[in-house]
Parts: sequence; structure tokens; C-alpha cells
Amino acid sequence: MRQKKIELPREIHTGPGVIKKVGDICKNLRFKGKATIVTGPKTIKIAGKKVAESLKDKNFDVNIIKVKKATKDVVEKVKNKLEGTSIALGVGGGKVIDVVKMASKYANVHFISVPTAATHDGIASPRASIKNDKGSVSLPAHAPIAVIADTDIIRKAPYRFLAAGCGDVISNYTAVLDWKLAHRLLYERYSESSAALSLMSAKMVIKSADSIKKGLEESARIVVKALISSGIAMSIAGSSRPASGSEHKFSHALDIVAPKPALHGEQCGVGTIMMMYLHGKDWKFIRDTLKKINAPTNAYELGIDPEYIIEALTMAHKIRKERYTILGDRGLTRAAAKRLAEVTGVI
Ligand SMILES: NC(=O)C1=CN([C@@H]2O[C@H](COP(=O)(O)OP(=O)(O)OC[C@H]3O[C@@H](n4cnc5c(N)ncnc54)[C@H](O)[C@@H]3O)[C@@H](O)[C@H]2O)C=CC1
Ligand SMILES: O=C(CO)COP(=O)(O)O
Ligand SMILES: [Zn+2]
Repeated sequence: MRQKKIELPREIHTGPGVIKKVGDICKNLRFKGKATIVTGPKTIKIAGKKVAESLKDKNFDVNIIKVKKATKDVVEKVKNKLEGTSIALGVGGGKVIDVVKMASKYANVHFISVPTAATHDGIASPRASIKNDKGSVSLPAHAPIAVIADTDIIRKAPYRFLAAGCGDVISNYTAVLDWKLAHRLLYERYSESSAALSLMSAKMVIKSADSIKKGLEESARIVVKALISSGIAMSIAGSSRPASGSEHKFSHALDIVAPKPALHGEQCGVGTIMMMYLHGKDWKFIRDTLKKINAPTNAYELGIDPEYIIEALTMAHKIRKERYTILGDRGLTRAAAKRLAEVTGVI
């Protein structure tokens, strides 16, 4: 029988003010000595310093590293600085968390995910999206030993971030459709339980769309919960298949061609509208849900020129080629891409 390993976070702490418990949590997990915080230039002020204080209070020797990008070079540099550390903590957005996730895996130390915004479902996933010279790659990393999501910090982040997180998790709809397609066409390994959890995560957000509002702790909690369970769906699958399909290929393509890309989750949400159309499914329902949440549903709201939307659509199939989707191996012609974006109101 095929052997399988599922890696999950051991502890998940959410709630207002939970960041003050980071030191305690690390101590209870039996870490001691040096703790390394990986954070960003903005997020150090929002949360990094609080994490450092909490760790120092529990006698940790704290080292702080600031990163801006999630590239292979940055991962390598961080990995080298993790030597002798007992625990690494990623305090920030998706890029910071991906860097620490990958670097700590290479350095063979545990890491803790401390998201400062609910923008993405990499919070608890065992995968890392890392930029290289051709765009980005999805790499196997490891799951965080703990997730510490302070919903007070997350609710105070710009509302746009929360809406982006909703887009990232709603995109599971088309990711699962693509996965099923690949299973039928190529007999790709498919997990019913992972797909069910992935869709349940998306539905958690869709069901609450009317009550996801700016500044509310409850809204932050709903989205964080959905993002964590989507990450767990990736753990069960052992890949990002349940949470990344054709709509993510479109977003990754935009990251390459657009001079000023929007947030990952915002682009994935718009991609989901178009990929639902290609699958012959209810794309209007996705658009209307994103509208309710106040997430972007078109090029104008993304702040991206329509020309780049068309270009990204025509090249999306070339990204993560191993991941078969509705875009097929040949992708869309320019005329088909333009029509798709027009019919769905994206351009
Ligand atoms: N590994 C995985 O499974 C997944 C990885 N990702 C990756 O995550 C990245 C997207 O993550 P994002 O967080 O959208 O982008 P990001 O990490 O670039 O963060 C966006 C911006 O928000 C700022 N920020 C974070 N928290 C803030 C707060 N509380 N207040 C004000 N500003 C704050 C950051 O400093 C940054 O400038 C992409 O690279 C994507 O590929 C996305 C989904 C899943
Ligand atoms: O963003 C992701 C899931 O939301 C992961 O995407 P990739 O596996 O395409 O990098
Ligand atoms: Zn994503």
C-alpha cells in the first residue's frame, strides 16, 4: 500500500492579543535559547517588536531579520542566519512566511507562523511560493509547528488585505474543479477529503460574505479560520492542488507581466470569475460574492491595464506546467482571452 505522511501544525492560537503569548507558547513547546524573528520593514513595527518583547520576557535571546522579497536568494541568506537558533518565527504577510517556511526547512529548525494580515492561505500550509528568474515555483516546505494569529492586529490591517484573503480561499472552487479534471483526464492523484476541506473553507467565507466588514474582530476570525483550513487541505493533499489551479496560474502570470501587480488574493479572486466561466460554472455567483466582500472583480479595480489581463490569460497555461487545468496545454488564443475577459466583465 502507498505510504503517506501528512504534516500539520501542532498548535493553533487565534484571538485578540494572542501575540503577547508568543514567549509562553515557545517555552511550552520546549524551545529555548536563540529565537529568530523574520519580518518585514512594515510588519516589524506592527507586530515584530511585540513578538520580540514577549520572547525576551521568557528569556529568549532574540535575533531579528528583515526581508522584503520571497526569492531563492533571500531564502538562502535567511537559512544561513538560522544556525544555532532554536525556533524561527515568520511575522508578516505571505512573502515573509514563505521565506521563513523554506529557510527553516533547509536549516532543519521548526518555525512558527505569525500572520499580520489575512491575505493568503499559506499561513498554515506546508508549501512555499518562491520567486525565481522565470516567475515563481511552488516548493515543498514544512508545516508550522504553531500558528499564532492575533485577530486584533489582523482586524486593524487595511480592509483590502482581508478581502484579498477571501479571494485566495474562494479560488479553491476552480482549483478543485481543475484538480478533478486532471484526475479524470490524466488520472492524477486526487484526495476526496482534501478537496472537501478545501471547498468547505471557501464556503465558510461565502456563507459569511455579508458579515465580512472592515475593522471587525469576528470578520478577521472567520477569514483566518478559513485560510488555516485551506492550508490544512494542502497538507492533506501534500501539494497546493486543492488551493491553486488555473486562477492561480493567471495570478502568477500577472505577477510577471503587470508593472504593478495587485495583491495575490485579489488577482486570484478575479481569476476565479474567469476560470469558472471556462468550466461552464456559475461565474456570476463568484463575482457577486466578491462584490459583497468589496474585493476587486475587474481590471480597473485591480489597478491593472486590460492589456496585461489579456497577456496573462494567454500565458497562464505555461506556469506550473505540471499542474493540468482547464487552460489545457495550449492555453487561450489572444482572441479567446479577450472575449473571456470581456464576457465576464473583467475588462
Ligand atoms: N505558501 C503558500 O501556500 C501560499 C503562498 N502565498 C504567497 O503569499 C504571497 C502573498 O501574500 P500577501 O500577504 O498578499 O503579500 P505580501 O507578503 O507581499 O504582503 C503584502 C503587504 O502587506 C504588508 N502588511 C502585512 N501585514 C500588514 C498589516 N497588518 N498592516 C499593514 N501592512 C501589512 C506587508 O508588509 C506587504 O507590504 C505571494 O507571494 C503568494 O504567492 C499565497 C498563498 C498560499
Ligand atoms: O497560493 C497558493 C495557494 O493559495 C499556492 O500557490 P502555488 O502552489 O501556485 O504557488
Ligand atoms: Zn493563493
